[in-house]
Amino acid sequence: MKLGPLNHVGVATPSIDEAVTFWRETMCASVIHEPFDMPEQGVRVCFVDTPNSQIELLEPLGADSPIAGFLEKNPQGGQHHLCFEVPDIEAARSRFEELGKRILGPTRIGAHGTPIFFLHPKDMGGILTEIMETPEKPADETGKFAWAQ
Ligand SMILES: CC[C@@H](C(=O)O)C(=O)SCCNC(=O)CCNC(=O)[C@H](O)C(C)(C)COP(=O)(O)OP(=O)(O)OC[C@H]1O[C@@H](n2cnc3c(N)ncnc32)[C@H](O)[C@@H]1OP(=O)(O)O
Ligand SMILES: [Co+2]
Repeated sequence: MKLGPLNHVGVATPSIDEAVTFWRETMCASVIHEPFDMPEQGVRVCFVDTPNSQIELLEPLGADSPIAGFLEKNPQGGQHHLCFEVPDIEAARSRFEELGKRILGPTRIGAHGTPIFFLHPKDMGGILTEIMETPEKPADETGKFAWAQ
């Protein structure tokens, strides 16, 4: 397995609209699309662009949301996960399995349209870790990602 770039930092929030306002007005960040729902992941999502990465704002969608427990413990929200790219998701999954790391659920399609899986924070130095396959074309010539079009 070869570790690729940090793709995004997941940040849980009780209000994605208030979080977008904070990142735009306080942090002077670029938010180029409207929040959107990913019901299959139980979250509402909005990406904040930074020069070398992204912040992935996450609001719970439904009572079974995987971030509901985190927000119960951290009502104001906060840093939720780190996401790293890899060139080959199956090779990465096999490696973490061989190492005995707990993989949380199946490999599924993430917000960037490529396969992702999650590793349990208790096996990863306290960090909920998302592994995603590198998109073939991360952005088109306009700089917009597939989910923003
Ligand atoms: C937008 C789509 C996608 C993308 O393309 O990027 C996403 O990012 S979706 C993001 C949301 N989805 C997920 O997080 C899926 C994986 N997560 C899970 O399966 C669960 O959230 C979890 C990690 C198993 C936690 O489940 P939960 O029921 O909330 O808590 P537990 O009680 O089981 O937690 C056990 C233990 O772990 C600590 N914990 C929980 N969450 C985190 C965290 N984000 N970072 C660090 N540590 C965390 C929790 O505090 C417990 O510790 P103890 O209290 O010491 O027991
Ligand atoms: Co993520």
